[in-house]
Amino acid sequence: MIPQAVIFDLDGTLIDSAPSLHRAAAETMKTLGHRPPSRAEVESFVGDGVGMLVARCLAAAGAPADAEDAVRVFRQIYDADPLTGVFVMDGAREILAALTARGIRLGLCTNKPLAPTRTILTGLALGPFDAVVAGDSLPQRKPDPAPLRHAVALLGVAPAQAAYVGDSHVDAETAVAAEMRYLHVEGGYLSKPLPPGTTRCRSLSGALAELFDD
Ligand SMILES: O=C(O)COP(=O)(O)O
Ligand SMILES: [Mg+2]
Repeated sequence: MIPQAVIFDLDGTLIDSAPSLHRAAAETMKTLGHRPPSRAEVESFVGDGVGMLVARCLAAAGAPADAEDAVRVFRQIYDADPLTGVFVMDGAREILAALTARGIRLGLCTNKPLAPTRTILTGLALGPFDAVVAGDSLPQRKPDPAPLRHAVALLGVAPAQAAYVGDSHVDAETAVAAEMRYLHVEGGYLSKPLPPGTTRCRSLSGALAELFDD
């Protein structure tokens, strides 16, 4: 069944933001006098929101876990320039355009906070999205199903008529909990195994073919 709405994850799915997140995380840790993380470490720490990214950087450096203060420093650095070092993933513009041309509504459900999300969407001219739910839009964030359910509700469709496209186990678990179809695009920031039975796509164009293959 071709869905009436498709909701996308952001980091690792529509954009490669690892260079920008790595830059901000490394600068944060240096500011606080701790070992900066490697790029590979940062990629494996992305997906659960800024708080977890910073907490994982502190833990990896063996630093005392005053995540609250470190998150403040990170947000100051990151929010000042979330765009440098961000690249649109291959096929991202094409899948968004193809879905829009078919009259399919577009949503975004990310654990990244709303302010940098908006800067990135505007700066890269990605979208327009009919609904954007970010990491600080609700008290819950992924893998809690609430943000994805909220996105579907904003789009005015039933979960059974929508699909979620993501790059991590967090996205897969969120979709399972929200009882929504999930397409996993390989090549993002996956750091844990996926739930059994997950539909995997090699690329965003593979995801598009899967969506239209009814
Ligand atoms: O901010 C994060 O941890 C990841 O964001 P995402 O949900 O767009 O992958
Ligand atoms: Mg992601």
